[in-house]
Amino acid sequence: MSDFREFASRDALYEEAASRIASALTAAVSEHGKGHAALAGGSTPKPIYERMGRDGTVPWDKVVLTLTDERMAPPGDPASNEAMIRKALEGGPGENATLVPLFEETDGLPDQDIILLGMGTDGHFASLFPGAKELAEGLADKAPPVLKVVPDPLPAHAPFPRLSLSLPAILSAGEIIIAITGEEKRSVLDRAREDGPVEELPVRALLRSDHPNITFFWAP
Ligand SMILES: O=C1O[C@H](COP(=O)(O)O)[C@@H](O)[C@H](O)[C@H]1O
Repeated sequence: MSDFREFASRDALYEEAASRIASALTAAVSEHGKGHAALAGGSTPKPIYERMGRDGTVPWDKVVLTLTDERMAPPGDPASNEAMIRKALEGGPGENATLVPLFEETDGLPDQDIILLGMGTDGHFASLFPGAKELAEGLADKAPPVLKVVPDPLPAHAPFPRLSLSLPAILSAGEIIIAITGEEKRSVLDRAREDGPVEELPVRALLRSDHPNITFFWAP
């Protein structure tokens, strides 16, 4: 059963999400020598990564980051989720983390200590899009950790096929946060709480999961 936290401002949400990721990574390094996090792309989480990357208490040289999903955009294209994360971490202690491109994780994804997800206004998370023919495979218990997904239709702002973590890969993380902002996405989330198929609003798979540590963060 997922938890829900409502923040008074986006800044408060960004601060708390950054601090939760930093704490999870720091604890993981002290427990087993390395910390792993998979991070969402898109526009919502950049301020989280900027705050997180400025935290000098995290042993960043022992942290391995990857992505929850990636747009298969040409090199240098601003739509690249990896490029966004690199830029957000630039210039702070967080740039000492190792950032592994998702296309290098297709053979074996290490267990993640924490995963930060976003959600689209169509209810997708990572790149598990409603309407994509690969959606059922990505949600299945026996899904590969990383799969190719072709959104159908391709979103106008980032019209590329994707690589995405599958639902079981996401649910194998120690902690999961879904960061959501704005009234439009709040109403999507409220609708997703109603009965209905996961294929219509894939985020229902997270809302209905029995993962012990999954929290939706929302701010207006
Ligand atoms: O395309 C994507 O969309 C979602 C949501 O992005 P946002 O711009 O609305 O915050 C994101 O979580 C995902 O990683 C990204 O590839």
